Amino acid sequence: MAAATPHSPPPQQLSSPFLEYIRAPGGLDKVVLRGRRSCSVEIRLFGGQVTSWKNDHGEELLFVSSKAIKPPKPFRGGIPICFPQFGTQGNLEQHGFARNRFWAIDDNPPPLPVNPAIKAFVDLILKPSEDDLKMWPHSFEFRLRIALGAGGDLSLTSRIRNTNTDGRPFSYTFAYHTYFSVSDISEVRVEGLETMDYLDNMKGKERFTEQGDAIVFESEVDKVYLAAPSKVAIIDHDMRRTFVVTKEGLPDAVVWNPWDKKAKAMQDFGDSEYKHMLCVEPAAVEKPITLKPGEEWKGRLGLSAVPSSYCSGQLDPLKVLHG
Ligand SMILES: O=P(O)(O)OC[C@H]1O[C@@H](O)[C@H](O)[C@@H](O)[C@@H]1O
Repeated sequence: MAAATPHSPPPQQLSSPFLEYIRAPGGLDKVVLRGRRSCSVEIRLFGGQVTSWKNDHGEELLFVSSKAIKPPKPFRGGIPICFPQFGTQGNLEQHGFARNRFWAIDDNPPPLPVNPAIKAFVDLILKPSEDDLKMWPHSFEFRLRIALGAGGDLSLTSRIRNTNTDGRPFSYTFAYHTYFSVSDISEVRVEGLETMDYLDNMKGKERFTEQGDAIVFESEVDKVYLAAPSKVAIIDHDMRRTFVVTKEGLPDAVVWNPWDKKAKAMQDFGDSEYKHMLCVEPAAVEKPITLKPGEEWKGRLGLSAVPSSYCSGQLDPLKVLHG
């Protein structure tokens, strides 16, 4: 489907030293949030997708494939929004249509209780088109706030409201499909999911229980961890960096790395890029979320990147996870 190009908002809507609207050809308009020093976040209106998150030193923290392609195909990397369907669980395209649509700047969002110290944020909104309603016959308003905290942490807050006028509820599955940039996948461990039950997408979604210590990576992984803790740590040994992922309203967490064979089979992914990325995706997969008309759901993703020299014992992942 040809993606309609967005109409750029009048500049006064974006009058802030912390926020810049950049027009680009081919519907690639984006918003840049600027924080302290070299911290920044870039969001494409196409897909409402975060495509860059940089730290104090201007280092890119999210993975974006060198072969990522342009609209109307989804962009391989950053934080794609999977809605109203995760994966192939339904009759829509994989991961639903929200990541393949142009979102608009929401210049009058309903108030969202946030930390008043956060100045760098933008509100986006997605509503279904006539074509979308033919595929998924439900009216909704999907409001997404992306915010860059004073310390460089990134948060995404989704508010999805059922605006059906026919009295019908709707159910959906959802994920923040987050691609983390890592130095070397074989030097990465994930803390917080050990002993959790998961559905293994590589074994017919059969249910298993994770072993008792940190998860490490030696081959393709595609697992949906169920009722996962609200905090998960991704420890990048070589980079001496730990990503702390927090989630609210999202019971599950998907962990995915395509490894070599699947990497070669993906057109928009470099053959060896699997070594430098890991997806940990706060999600609602096992139990779809159901909203009655007028009801609103809120789902939040919090990301921070903390220095960690795990080998020296300076970082205790349990302290990171449990405060
Ligand atoms: O290529 P897509 O549609 O972005 O999906 C990539 C991966 O997304 C993951 O979340 C799924 O668990 C995988 O099964 C899937 O392959």
